[in-house]
Amino acid sequence: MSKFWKPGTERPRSSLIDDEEGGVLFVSASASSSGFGYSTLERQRQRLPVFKYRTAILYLVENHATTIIVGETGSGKTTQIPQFLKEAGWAEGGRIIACTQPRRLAVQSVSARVAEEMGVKLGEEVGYTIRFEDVTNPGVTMIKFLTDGVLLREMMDDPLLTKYSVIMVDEAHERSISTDILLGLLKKIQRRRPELRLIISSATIEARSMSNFFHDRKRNQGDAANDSAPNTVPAILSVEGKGFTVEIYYLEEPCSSYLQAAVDTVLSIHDKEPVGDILVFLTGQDDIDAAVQLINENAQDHRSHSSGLLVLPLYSGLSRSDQDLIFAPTPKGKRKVVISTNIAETSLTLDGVVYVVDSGFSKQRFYNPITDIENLVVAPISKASARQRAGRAGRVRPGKCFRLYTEEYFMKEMSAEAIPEMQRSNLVGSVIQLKSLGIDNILGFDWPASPPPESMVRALEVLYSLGVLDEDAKLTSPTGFQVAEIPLDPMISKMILSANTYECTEEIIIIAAVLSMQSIWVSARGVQKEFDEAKLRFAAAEGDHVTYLNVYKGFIQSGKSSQWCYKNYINYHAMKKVVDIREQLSKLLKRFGMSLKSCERDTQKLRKAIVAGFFANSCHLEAYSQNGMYKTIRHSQEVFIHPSSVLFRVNPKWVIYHSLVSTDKHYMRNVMAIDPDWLIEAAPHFYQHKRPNLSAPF
Ligand SMILES: Nc1ncnc2c1ncn2[C@@H]1O[C@H](COP(=O)(O)OP(=O)(O)OP(=O)(O)O)[C@@H](O)[C@H]1O
Repeated sequence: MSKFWKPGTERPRSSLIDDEEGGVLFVSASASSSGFGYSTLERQRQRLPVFKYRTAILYLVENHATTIIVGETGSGKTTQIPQFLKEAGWAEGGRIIACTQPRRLAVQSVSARVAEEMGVKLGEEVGYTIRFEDVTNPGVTMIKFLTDGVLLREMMDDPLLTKYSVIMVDEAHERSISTDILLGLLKKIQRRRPELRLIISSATIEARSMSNFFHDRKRNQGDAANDSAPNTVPAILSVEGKGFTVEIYYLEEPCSSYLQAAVDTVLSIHDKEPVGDILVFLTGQDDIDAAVQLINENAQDHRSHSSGLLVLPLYSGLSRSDQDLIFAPTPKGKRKVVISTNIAETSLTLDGVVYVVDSGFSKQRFYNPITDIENLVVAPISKASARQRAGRAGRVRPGKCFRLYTEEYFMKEMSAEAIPEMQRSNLVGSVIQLKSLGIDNILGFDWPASPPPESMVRALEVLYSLGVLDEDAKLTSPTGFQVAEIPLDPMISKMILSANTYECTEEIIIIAAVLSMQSIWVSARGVQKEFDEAKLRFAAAEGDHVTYLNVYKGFIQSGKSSQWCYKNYINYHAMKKVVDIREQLSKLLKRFGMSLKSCERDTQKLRKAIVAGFFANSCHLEAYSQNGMYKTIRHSQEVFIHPSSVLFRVNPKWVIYHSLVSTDKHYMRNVMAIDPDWLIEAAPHFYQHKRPNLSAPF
């Protein structure tokens, strides 16, 4: 096993947590999730560091338009502050206290915890909203957790967010695109609604720069005469105090494979350390599945060492029931090992977790506006992330964090904060969102960190080519407004609207629903042959999109059977979600005055509608290529069909794709064969100036 070193000691002690399980502060996993009495929870609340700051927080929120709260992970910011506000009357008169999170999983789990603490049913006084899932009760819900993306969407109907009295933007250090847009818009809203209060909270935020951003000097002068207006100079509150100690260990020497080091560390913890679950941070589904397999194999090889481990993967797109397993009490005599992407990095409390293993890496988005390719790349995390990861231990008892890198690396090389997502992403979705909120001068928008102008220009270009923006860069009517209203990627939205013209809305909304899932197939590690055979049963010569229609049809004909899914290597929960999203899209189309029409077996109509959304992602097979190399029409980038596509090795001459993933090469996912004439039919403006010589690549 890799050797760890704990700063300030000579060698890591083998056991730092002794038999304190009987102590008052320990909460057994089973006790906290069910049947816990209200008063016990109340006592737990009162022990959190944030509790001592209750009066100070309420005072600052009362008197300042913006309050920035910095407090250690686990100090109680997310779960307690909304409750303090409610108790102080901020939810009276039908007003709502909102708390945003960058991730859906955090929204769901934190709202469940707060409902439990308040002794109410989730969806009543305490509720949550994530995309395609609204668990609130209008008129009853007082505290609402939601993703920052959903709050942005709400602005389309209610630009000043009038139903909210306080908006808490939690985990603001993450600087997701939606958080940044939200911060910029909230600053604008404050000018129109002085009674609105903002709280910006995080364990690792640079409070000073956030305060500068919200300090509206012009407004302060204007309001000086008005005694009742809140102070527009943001208040900064630092919540001192931690939950439980988390001892940090570093590797003595750098490791060559973080995956192997993570597996070794888990096995060693299981061998040497007292009870307590383990949370491991890896980067993506691939290495997580590999780690699960390696640990389980090891458990079979050395029964005495690793039996008793319950190893569970955690990544976005996991079904609700698989998610529930993560939060469920650990069975007696078992040690749970949750192997996760960074979705478990913030706001989550997995109450059995004592040990955290941090690989030091995550998958991050990097966009190149010149090539227009957005890659998900495995890259080193920042110190802020490392602290968040360590903070997943020590929440209900003391913990340990094993960092799979050296202390020197942490101190000297790790960057303090991640680059804001805004500065390394494709901005098509963000631009349309701002446009739909009436922000015309996007380049002049007050961003917490300005995005690169090239990315902005590229986004404007794409939206113009989709017919979403006109020559004055305003949303077109109705297309632009309708595309903005559909809560999906603008290319998918345009495809849906075009289906009305091609009379295939019935089929297209199914395809749109599938494309908005990460994957509808289950992972086929170790059973590749069976998996490929299962896939062949649905495969359509036209490509993945039509294949999805076959899968959907089969699922419905099976009576939405989970058994049927299991037999066919299809993710049952993803399919249930597809049914749900399809239903919501059908309602949306009705609202636009469009009825559902089927093209029956005429897949040409269907494919033309898809091309109308994705014409910019067209590629041509290189004539000389022996290895299935394509070139994109827009930038002559070399790309290949992903092995998961039904067109892998089929290699039609012309294709369009839904997205690119890059590992050793750029791979196209969700690929469909097309006739190049359709490109010009769909987007003459786009292809005119480089009118393709349709018999040869250009
Ligand atoms: N589901 C849960 N089960 C048990 N205890 C919980 C749960 N959720 C929260 N807690 C307790 O409440 C504490 C505070 O959690 P909270 O999420 O409010 O902290 P936070 O300051 O927002 O942390 P972070 O910055 O990590 O999100 C946790 O440390 C833990 O002790």
